[in-house]
Amino acid sequence: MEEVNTYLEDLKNTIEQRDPNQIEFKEAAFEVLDNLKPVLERHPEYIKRNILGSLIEPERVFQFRIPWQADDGSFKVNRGFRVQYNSTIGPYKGGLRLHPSVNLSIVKFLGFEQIFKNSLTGLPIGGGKGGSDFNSKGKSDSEIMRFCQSFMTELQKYIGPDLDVPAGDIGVGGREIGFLYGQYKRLNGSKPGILTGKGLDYGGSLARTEATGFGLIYYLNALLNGQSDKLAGKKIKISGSGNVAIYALQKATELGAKVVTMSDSDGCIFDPNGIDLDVIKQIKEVERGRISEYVKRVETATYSLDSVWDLDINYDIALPCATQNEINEKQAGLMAVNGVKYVAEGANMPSTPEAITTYKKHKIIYAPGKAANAGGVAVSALEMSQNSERLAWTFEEVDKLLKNIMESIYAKSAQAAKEYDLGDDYQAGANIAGFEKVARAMYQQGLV
Ligand SMILES: NC(=O)C1=CN([C@@H]2O[C@H](COP(=O)(O)OP(=O)(O)OC[C@H]3O[C@@H](n4cnc5c(N)ncnc54)[C@H](O)[C@@H]3O)[C@@H](O)[C@H]2O)C=CC1
Ligand SMILES: O=C(O)CCC(=O)C(=O)O
Repeated sequence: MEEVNTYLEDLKNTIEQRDPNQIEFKEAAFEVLDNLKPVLERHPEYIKRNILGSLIEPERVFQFRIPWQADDGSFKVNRGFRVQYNSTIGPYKGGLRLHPSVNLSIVKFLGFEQIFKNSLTGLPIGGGKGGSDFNSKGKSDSEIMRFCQSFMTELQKYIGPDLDVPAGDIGVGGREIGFLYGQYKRLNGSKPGILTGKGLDYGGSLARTEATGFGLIYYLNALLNGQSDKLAGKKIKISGSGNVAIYALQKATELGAKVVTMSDSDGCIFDPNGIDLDVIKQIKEVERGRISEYVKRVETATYSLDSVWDLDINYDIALPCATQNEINEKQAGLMAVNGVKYVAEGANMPSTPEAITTYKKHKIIYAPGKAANAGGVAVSALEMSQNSERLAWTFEEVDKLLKNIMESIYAKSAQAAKEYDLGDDYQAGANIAGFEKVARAMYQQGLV
């Protein structure tokens, strides 16, 4: 017991000394270390081999410049990253994020989380993540294309179908993946297994677009079943209005729930009748417009500049689908007052540590992103399988596998929580179940 505490404290001190300013990375790493205490008590061999010392340090980090030319002729330079975090159970796998906030801390936290998430899917994929501080807002298609071409000109040196397979994340959807793939192919020839989230005309998988949002609702459904509860009739708040949020809205509505909010980085909408999926898709996927447009088209809706999490209405389920640390302690407290019973994260790490403590204090059942949003990367791995066998599966086949995977992630997390006597702590359950597979494999592979 004392040995475990000392070991974990030493690891935290190492992180603190090496990367004192990496706020998001420290948040993600400390959470996992705290949750793994009971596992280390059962497995002193992991301490002896210093498995966690290896796990917290990325295998490799690339940082590079991305020069590109704007439409007005000016020359711009952005910063690009790829963190190859852990390849113990398969090639590095994880998305690319384009957002002005991107820095090494954010890419490292995302890559670290990806290790456990990918392990939970049961598929042979390691953890990685990348991105750039490029701001897509207001850029023309030509500017996006030139940026993506320059990004890939450097990134292609480090990736490969059996080495590292990037995909989308915030700011990277079908358009960007197409430009990135086109540039890879110009430099190296056709190799569909190099990226996932590709267009259906050149090696993409059916249901990858829907996978993260649908998967979140499949996970939520399994969680509710486990509580002898059901989704039909529930009132839901969703934040964000991007890929994850839109397909969570679609599946939740299909299954009889009512989603009453969505947002973007400017503000949020509240529609007591339930958000209209077609209107949102038209504004966000076709016009690439702002969410404030919604209230011009749907008269029952209101728009406000507040965060979704500050709207004081009664509801049952919170699905944060925007970005990291979007829910603070006060907003989590308001959830308790508003009668919320469940939080399931579509985004990566959207709840601050204080918000999570507040959920637990008020017995709000909490499903962490690394379990609940694993559907996207799971279908990416299925896209890799289809590319390898040069076949394309039907939407129904992929969707069925996705549902099975999400139900098994819930079951594994619940089983780990039960085994360690942690009640409904699905955060610890996910961290433990995700870790155990990677730790066993690291141990078996010797010096890692
Ligand atoms: N796309 C995928 O397959 C997966 C995405 N995720 C996570 O889901 C979250 C959303 O990603 P996507 O939907 O893919 O991105 P997206 O680019 O399609 O949409 C992002 C959404 O978040 C909103 N947003 C971004 N920053 C914000 C801020 N500071 N405040 C309020 N809203 C903000 C944007 O307005 C947009 O609605 C991210 O945390 C991402 O890491 C997790 C697993 C897989
Ligand atoms: O599909 C993928 O490979 C990556 C998805 C992703 O970035 C994530 O799970 O956060």
